[in-house]
Amino acid sequence: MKIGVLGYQGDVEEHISTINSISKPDRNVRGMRVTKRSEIDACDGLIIPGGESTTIYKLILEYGLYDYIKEKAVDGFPVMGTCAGLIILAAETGDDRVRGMGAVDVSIRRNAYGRQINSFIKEINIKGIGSFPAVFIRAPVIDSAGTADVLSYDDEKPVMVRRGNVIGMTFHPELTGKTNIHEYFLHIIEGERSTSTGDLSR
Ligand SMILES: NC(=O)CC[C@H](N)C(=O)O
Repeated sequence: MKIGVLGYQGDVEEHISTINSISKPDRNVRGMRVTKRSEIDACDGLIIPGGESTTIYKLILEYGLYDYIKEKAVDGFPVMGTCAGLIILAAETGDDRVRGMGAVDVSIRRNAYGRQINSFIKEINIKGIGSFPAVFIRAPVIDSAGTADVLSYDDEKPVMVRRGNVIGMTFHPELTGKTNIHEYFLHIIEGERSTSTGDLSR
């Protein structure tokens, strides 16, 4: 199985090494940096990493991938967005410099906790995963989760959401040494695969 990590800017290597660390003899998983359509097409899922959403957004446009990723995500291709990645997948960003794709129905506000100094680590509880040390770095805040399933809240604000094949979180799971969220994403991919091959037995 190959997981692409959109490789323009941000925590690309950290996601790739987290993905590679969950590979097992009976389940070969490889993370790879992707910047082009053909590279994404060779993958079973895509991660849009955290970083600077305005920069990542600009490069997605420059490489002509905006509509392509949006359509793929809406069509059922598994996509995970972390922090800046979730801003790009959101329905509403309130910021013209980053138009959300609407792949997950959330309204998000950039840098809502304040400046870099207001970054923090907090243990949160995630539905289907359990306790997780969430690293928030100049994180956005989800003001409304619309029709998305909320998998985790912090201080009554959603911090992790899912809409079918798309998951997103306002924190950085790739910086913790913990692999549960990446494994959860693999389960989504495996679910998509069994559905697309007609295996509805699970
Ligand atoms: N850690 C992050 O990805 C921060 C996101 C960043 N503050 C933005 O709005 O792009």
